[in-house]
Amino acid sequence: MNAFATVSRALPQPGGAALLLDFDGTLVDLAETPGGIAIDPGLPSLLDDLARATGGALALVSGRAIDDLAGFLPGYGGPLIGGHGAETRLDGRISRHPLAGSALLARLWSEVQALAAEAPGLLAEPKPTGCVLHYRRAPGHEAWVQDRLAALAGSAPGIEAHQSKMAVELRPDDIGKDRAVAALLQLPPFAGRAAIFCGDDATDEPAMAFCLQAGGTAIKVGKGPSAAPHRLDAPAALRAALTHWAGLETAR
Ligand SMILES: O=P(O)(O)OC[C@H]1O[C@H](O[C@H]2O[C@H](CO)[C@@H](O)[C@H](O)[C@H]2O)[C@H](O)[C@@H](O)[C@@H]1O
Repeated sequence: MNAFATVSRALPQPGGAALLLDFDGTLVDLAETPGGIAIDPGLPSLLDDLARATGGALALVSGRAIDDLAGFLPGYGGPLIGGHGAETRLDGRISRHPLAGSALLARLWSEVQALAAEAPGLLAEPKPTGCVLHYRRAPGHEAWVQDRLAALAGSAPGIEAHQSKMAVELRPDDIGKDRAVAALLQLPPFAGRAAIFCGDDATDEPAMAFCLQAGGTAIKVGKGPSAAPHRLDAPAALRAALTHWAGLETAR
């Protein structure tokens, strides 16, 4: 049996599950730049179908800003968690961490832009609740980026430097996907369901651990250590597994 079919059979049934999906590296392949990703043409309808199959207990849980994410999925109106938990969109209404729009984050954004100008290939990305310095196109600058952003975080009360794939982010120090997922799972239609978290990055691991501890499960996409009991090698395999899981193959 294919790996995607084996994984899908091991999951709780859609009618009793809450499906929590990371975005970059999980639903879409990674790209050289944040704006360079390609959305699989079947992804929007897959999300609609999964929302139906789970009775609406589907959420995207991303590090991206909500407005950025919504720009890639304009037809998706369901729950979104963005900024690693610093933003939430529920019933179309967005709420943000209290530091959004602060002078502190504006100062950090100026400093990160100045750092990005110091070497070709570095890329600064703004968010309402933080900012990122990407070095995927300047991999030799990894330690330099880590040191500089650690120093900036040290100068900014309530801010931490957070490592993700070929990037370091400055974000509020009291957020995380685990906390955001825990809050979401208190709400209808998520409450009382077995949570399934699908992710690819170290930043997803706390949310996976939370779901496991709460009686749910997790799927790791790609290589690297993970607490997840299930693993698939790429976003295409996860999309296939979810299609199989929700019994959508004949309908699509
Ligand atoms: O939590 P996620 O939905 O997985 O978002 C994590 C970060 O994704 C983006 O950066 C990553 O993907 C880029 C596009 O593939 C890639 O170029 C970059 O190297 C990766 O770090 C996004 O730009 C970040 O804001 C998200 O936090």
